[in-house]
Amino acid sequence: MLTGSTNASLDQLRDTLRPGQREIALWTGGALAVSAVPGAGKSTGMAVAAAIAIAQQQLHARRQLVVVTFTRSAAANLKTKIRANLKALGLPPGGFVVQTLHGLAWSIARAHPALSGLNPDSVLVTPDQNHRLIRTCVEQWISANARHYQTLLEGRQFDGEETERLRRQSVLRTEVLPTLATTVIHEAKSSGLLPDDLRSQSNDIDDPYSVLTIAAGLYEFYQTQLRFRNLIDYDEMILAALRVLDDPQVRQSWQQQVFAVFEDEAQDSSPLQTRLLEILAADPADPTSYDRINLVRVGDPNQAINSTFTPADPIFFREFCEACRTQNRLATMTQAGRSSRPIIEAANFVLQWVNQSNLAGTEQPFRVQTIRPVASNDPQPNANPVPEGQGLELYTPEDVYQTVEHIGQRVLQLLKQHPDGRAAVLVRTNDQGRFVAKELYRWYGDTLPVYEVGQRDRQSHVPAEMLTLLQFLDRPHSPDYLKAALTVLVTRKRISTQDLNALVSFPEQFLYPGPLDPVQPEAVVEARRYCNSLLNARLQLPPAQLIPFLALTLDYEQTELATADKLTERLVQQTENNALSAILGILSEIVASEQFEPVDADDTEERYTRSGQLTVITMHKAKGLDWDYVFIPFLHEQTIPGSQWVPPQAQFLGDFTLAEVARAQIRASLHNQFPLPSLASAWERAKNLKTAEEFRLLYVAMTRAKRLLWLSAARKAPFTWNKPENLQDREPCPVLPALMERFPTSVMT
Ligand SMILES: Nc1ncnc2c1ncn2[C@@H]1O[C@H](COP(=O)(O)OP(=O)(O)OP(=O)(O)O)[C@@H](O)[C@H]1O
Repeated sequence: MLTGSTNASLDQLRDTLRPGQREIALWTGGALAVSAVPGAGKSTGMAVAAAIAIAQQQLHARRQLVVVTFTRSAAANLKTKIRANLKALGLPPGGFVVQTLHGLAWSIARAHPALSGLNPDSVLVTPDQNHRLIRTCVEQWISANARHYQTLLEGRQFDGEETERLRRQSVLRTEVLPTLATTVIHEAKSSGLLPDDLRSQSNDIDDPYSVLTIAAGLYEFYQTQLRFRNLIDYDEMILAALRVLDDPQVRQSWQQQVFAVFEDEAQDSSPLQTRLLEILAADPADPTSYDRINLVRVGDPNQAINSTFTPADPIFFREFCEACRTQNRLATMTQAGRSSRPIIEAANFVLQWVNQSNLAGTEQPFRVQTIRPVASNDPQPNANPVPEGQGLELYTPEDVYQTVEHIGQRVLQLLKQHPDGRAAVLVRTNDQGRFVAKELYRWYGDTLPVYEVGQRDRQSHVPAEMLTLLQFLDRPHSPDYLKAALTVLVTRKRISTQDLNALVSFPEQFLYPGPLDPVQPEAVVEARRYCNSLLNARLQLPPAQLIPFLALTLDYEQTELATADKLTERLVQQTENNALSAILGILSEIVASEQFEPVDADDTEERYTRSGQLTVITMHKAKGLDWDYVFIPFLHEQTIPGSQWVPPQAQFLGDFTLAEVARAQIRASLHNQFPLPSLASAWERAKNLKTAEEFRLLYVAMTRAKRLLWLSAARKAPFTWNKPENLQDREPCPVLPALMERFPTSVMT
């Protein structure tokens, strides 16, 4: 029983919220979906609702509120807010935990090793297509499926020519199959599908390559490898927790411990993650009832921007909202205080225009939801602030160089007027971010404090790049190692972009051409020169000194060089004789288990939004954050929405990529869209999904701005950001001309 004064404090706390937020704070039990627009104050509302639930239910260590969110930094923020609210209620900071979904799953799995089947010493990996684990699965699949592999090699047509056969083998082994493996394993696993499920679905599809059968095989080998090497991945954690909760007694004990589950950023959860939360939040006596499941899911389906990396399809959260709506359990928060009115109007216009444009074919990118400014008596100080300049400004600079020059000038002027202001340039790719930071430095030197987020993160590539080059030095005649090394040199812009498959088919001929070999273009000669100088170093330097040399060759920056030095120190420590083979062994372990990755500090978000600073950050990373002045340059059709692209070297298979086809087929099966799409229509669907997501990403980016949203598409931009000096005419993203027509006073010259 709560005292009168506690009840009064609860009312006071609720009064700090605006109407939509108050609906969460009035929750007392059952399922609740909250669909909110950007900047509505979802996290703020949830933190108050959490403190109220803890107070009202008098929760404690053995009966807790579980709050989950997507990233560790968001979890840290939410925890601080809940603690502050409890303090305001005069309560100790207990009765709740805030975790990421994976953290929650891990704690359940670790508490019951016998049921989860997980070894607490397992090493966590996030394998990409170059990961040794994936490469091993691909090799195993090829040797176990010679006939199927032959069908792939033959592709659409094949005249049996030897050089072409070698080229196709290289493409399949190092690109097509590893990409297929990483895509489908994650897609299927996090949806709770087993290899046999994929196999049985494959039989019903008109597909000469039987892509889902290949996927099933790769998935099976992957699972065996994981167990054999005592590794786990993120999906395995969720599956392990679900295995634990399959046990009726253990499940009941967890359900008794968990009073309710509150989930933030619910649009980003995969079906399996949602399942985990539903089990924990259920009432053991009546697990399926929406009245008895204490689950509050807060999100914005229009900010779902992870569906091309994960199966976190916005459809799932929309479905949950719909199911709750029919039971009168849906709250919508449409008022938002973050942005100035012109920015809100622009974001609303884009949402509506994109949905009506049919650019994403049968996909509807957005849930129809309009952002509204808050009322004049809103509790948020300075809500919907006065715009800076026009609030929305639209530019068409001559080229990308002029774009960055304009941004720099404007930011310098803004920060002079408002030294505490926060500004950011939001880019679509890290390459663009690198270009912006470099150009800003060229124009303005140290007078402009720039924080390039990608550059800080790039350090984690150091061990992987070192391993790739050392593997090449160890076995220069291996086409795989040679190709991987050349790829690193291209990425680091040491050599020009070119068809590497043509170079690596005959490594010896490439590295040491004879007098009768044909004269090669300058790009090939340059690539050879680099490889030969690396090989010379291998002869002249002791193995331990190779890493500093390679780091210099790749033109590492200061922080990257420091990471390379740290890596060398550790390798010297861990290898007795410093032989190259021993160094390669340890380095492979470091890369495979990702132990060397810098750990995100809890204050990451704070570093991204420091006042007086211009942050250069990707649109994906910007999610959940905001700045006074947001600059979004390079809005070109080529990137937003962009087009699905089949690399020329893989076109022998057809006008599609196997990975995207498989992804669309798995998705169709998850949504019970039978019969499953054939190759061509699966590719079409994948294209629509990507288009829809790109527009949602733009919407997320636009809604980060508080007082100025500056958008531009340069008339000329590079074809590839690896070579920004090669400018070509570029079409703007179709949203930009539409915005210009709708908001003519925002068009700047
Ligand atoms: N009731 C309130 N009183 C004071 N400030 C508030 C209130 N609600 C939200 N805010 C402020 O508004 C801003 C946006 O809030 P919050 O980050 O919770 O929104 P969100 O809906 O989670 O945003 P997004 O959808 O963009 O991730 C924050 O600066 C927050 O402090």
